[in-house]
Amino acid sequence: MTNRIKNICVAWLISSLLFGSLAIFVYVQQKEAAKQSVQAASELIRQELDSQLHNIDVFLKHAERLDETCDAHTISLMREQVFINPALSEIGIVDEYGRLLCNSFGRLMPPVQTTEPIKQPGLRYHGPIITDFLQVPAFVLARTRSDGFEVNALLPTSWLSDTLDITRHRNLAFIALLDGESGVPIFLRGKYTLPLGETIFPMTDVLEFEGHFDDGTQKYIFARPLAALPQLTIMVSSDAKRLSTIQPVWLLTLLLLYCGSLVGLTMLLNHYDSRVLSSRALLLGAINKQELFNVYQPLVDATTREVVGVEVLIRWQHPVEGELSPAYFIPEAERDGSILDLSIYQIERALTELRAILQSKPHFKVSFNVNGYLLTCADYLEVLHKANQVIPKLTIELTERDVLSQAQIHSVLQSLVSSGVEIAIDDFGTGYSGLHYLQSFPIDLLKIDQTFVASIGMDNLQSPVLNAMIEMAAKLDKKLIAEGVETAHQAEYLSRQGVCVHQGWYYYKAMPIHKLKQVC
Ligand SMILES: Nc1nc2c(ncn2[C@@H]2O[C@@H]3COP(=O)(O)O[C@H]4[C@@H](O)[C@H](n5cnc6c(=O)[nH]c(N)nc65)O[C@@H]4COP(=O)(O)O[C@H]3[C@H]2O)c(=O)[nH]1
Repeated sequence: MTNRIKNICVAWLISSLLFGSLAIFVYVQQKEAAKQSVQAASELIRQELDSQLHNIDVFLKHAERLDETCDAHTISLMREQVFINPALSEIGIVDEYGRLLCNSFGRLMPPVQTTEPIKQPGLRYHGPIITDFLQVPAFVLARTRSDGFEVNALLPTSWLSDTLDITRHRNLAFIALLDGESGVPIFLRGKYTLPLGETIFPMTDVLEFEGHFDDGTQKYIFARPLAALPQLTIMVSSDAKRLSTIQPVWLLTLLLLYCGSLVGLTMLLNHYDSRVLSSRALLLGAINKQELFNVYQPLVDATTREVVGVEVLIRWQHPVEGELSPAYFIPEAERDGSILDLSIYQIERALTELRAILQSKPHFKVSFNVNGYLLTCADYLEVLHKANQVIPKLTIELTERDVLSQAQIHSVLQSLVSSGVEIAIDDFGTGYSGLHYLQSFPIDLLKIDQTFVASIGMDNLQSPVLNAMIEMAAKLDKKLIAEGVETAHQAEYLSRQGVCVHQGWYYYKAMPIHKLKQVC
């Protein structure tokens, strides 16, 4: 698979995951919003009904003052109430035996027997019924007075048509005013269906349900009893399909964003690849053209001034830029993996260049910079083992971060130590971790970072740390090398403290092999 196809696949995967999650989020949000709009519609209807029923109830509550003999004043009071309340078509007084004595049209001679009113306190309803006088479907609101008489109000269901007008709520499948006990609708707009296999009656509280309904469709219902008359419940329903539809504008936006991210990510990955490939290709080209070369910085015995070893450092003689410091290309080489080729090339070149010195000085220490990744590469380890055959005092320098970077490093270091390689911690003291690794890893040597050496003779925070590091190395039986020794004062101080191997410009800068041969 070429890199471009791989990048398209990766971009597709990331975009799909990202926008898949976003689409799910939008879907859930929209569904929630749709449910809330159904609930809002239901609340609106409920409030309208509640306010009308409340007005009627206020009149019924004060009906103690209606005279049961139905005198002219009583009839007039009842008519006035019918007049001011559009929901009412009639008000009546029923005696304790269930006989309608009079209504807002006048006194009934003889009284009309009704069904026995229920003698329970509070507002109640019964119906639907067909009224004797108007011959229209209606329901009755009633209250029983303290004297056992009942005052009732007749509400033709026609007035509900306006309040429960489904055409005002286009997202609803039906609106129903129900008896909360039995579920029988008193008034209905739309097709009444109920959840399949669910017992929802008697209903005493708010009900919200989404699922399969008895008409074979998925629906969402929201129901809530009226505050003024909890026996009655307003139930509204919406098709689940309506709730689940993502608005086209959202679909379009998501689609555009998805395409944008797919194209953008692919371009980004291609760009990254071409950068990595080009930096890698450049460095590998430089190795082939032998533009990279080693320099050697002597390690000096401060007591005898003898060069006891070297740290091998790399340089790039760039055809255009001139000599490049490793700070410019090592981090890039570590990122793109060419550090492996570079490090193998460096060791092999050092073996050739140092052959003569090693023959004359068999205890000459040679130190290479290594990182955690290299120690996981079989090719690198093989070259290191080869070098170990030629260099009796071979040292590898790792930073504290490298030591702790990968789990298998511990065993690799162990096997290197058993084959005679010395392990050093470079830039010691600048790491981010605690010092526990010093006991658990096979480390022989600590290279004191140059910032601590630079603090010698200065009154700053690092000066006491240097002494503490020297003390600790002695206690843990670790060898020390001081890096970055630049002045005689630093060299003397370190020697007095027992640090006798120094590396730094006070003695020598890093130098090419022909110069090293002159000082060894
Ligand atoms: N100011 C000052 N600096 C001094 C003094 N004495 C030595 N140095 C510099 O300190 C650095 C020591 O190397 P390092 O800590 O391993 O730090 C090295 C090492 O981490 C990395 N590096 C260099 N060569 C290689 C290599 O071949 N392989 C790998 N993996 N890393 C390398 O690049 C870093 C920088 O290397 P260089 O630029 O060669 O810089 C070298 C050296 O030139 C001194 O007295 N004063």
